[in-house]
Amino acid sequence: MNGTAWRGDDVILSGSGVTLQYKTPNHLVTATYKVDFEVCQSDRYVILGPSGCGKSTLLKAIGGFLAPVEGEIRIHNQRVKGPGPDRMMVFQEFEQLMPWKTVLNNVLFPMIATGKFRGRQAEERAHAALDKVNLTRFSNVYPHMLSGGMKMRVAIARAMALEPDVLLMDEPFAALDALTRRKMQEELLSLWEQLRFTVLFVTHSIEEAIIVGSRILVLSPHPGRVRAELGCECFHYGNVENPEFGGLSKRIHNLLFETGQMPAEEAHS
Ligand SMILES: Nc1ncnc2c1ncn2[C@@H]1O[C@H](COP(=O)(O)OP(=O)(O)OP(=O)(O)O)[C@@H](O)[C@H]1O
Repeated sequence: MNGTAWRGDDVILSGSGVTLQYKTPNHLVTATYKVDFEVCQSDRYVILGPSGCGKSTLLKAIGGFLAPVEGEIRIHNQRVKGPGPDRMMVFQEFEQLMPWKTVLNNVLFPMIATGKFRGRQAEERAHAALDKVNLTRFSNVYPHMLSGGMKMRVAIARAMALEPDVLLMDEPFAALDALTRRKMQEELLSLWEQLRFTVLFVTHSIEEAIIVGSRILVLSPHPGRVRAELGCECFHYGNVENPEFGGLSKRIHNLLFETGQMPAEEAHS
């Protein structure tokens, strides 16, 4: 794969030759085609590509909700066969938070529902997770009383309390206005500075990918194939105006939209 070095033991999640398809009564839709990726501990790994290139489908497969028709996905070298608490999904606008439950009960819920932690141990973990995201004072309030950034922190605390190996975020900021989106990106990055979790982040915004990511997997238009994997650790809001930022952005733009040969796999019956 373009730009990807083999990184040995450090890799916690990987995909090799991952082809994903949907079968509908009349169509066979190839969403991704032979995609390779390697995610290491504490990566902020971004999957970037235009609408319809299969980003969400790839995340679903990593989550274990869809099996590849070709290739495989591995976590800690074990083949992914279904969903598990080692991969926690954080949804768009944090809609997994239940409005009728307090912040504390929202964080407790997946621990109890999965049976991974119970009783006093679950409560201690929930309090510790809320403390890590600086929300202890808000344990007993309801989600509607929180700002967007605070909701994100609850959603992350909720996922982190289960000690997942990877957080999966599918365009979490896509529906937000530009200013709020920027605040949320900064909040996510400052939380990452503190906790160093491993996150897989899907977006179709080049700027967001460069700012949020440490590495970017660039996918072609439908069906998604790997165009490149690029490092972008040194970029942040402080250097958006720098020529290097503009240069990387232009390079990614060219990679996304250059014409390449697409597979003839797409079958229509
Ligand atoms: N349930 C489904 N049944 C059939 N085809 C589907 C289904 N879900 C997605 N697809 C198709 O698979 C392809 C990839 O879709 P996917 O949602 O993964 O793309 P995406 O890159 O996440 O797009 P967006 O950025 O618009 O969310 C598209 O052609 C889409 O129409």
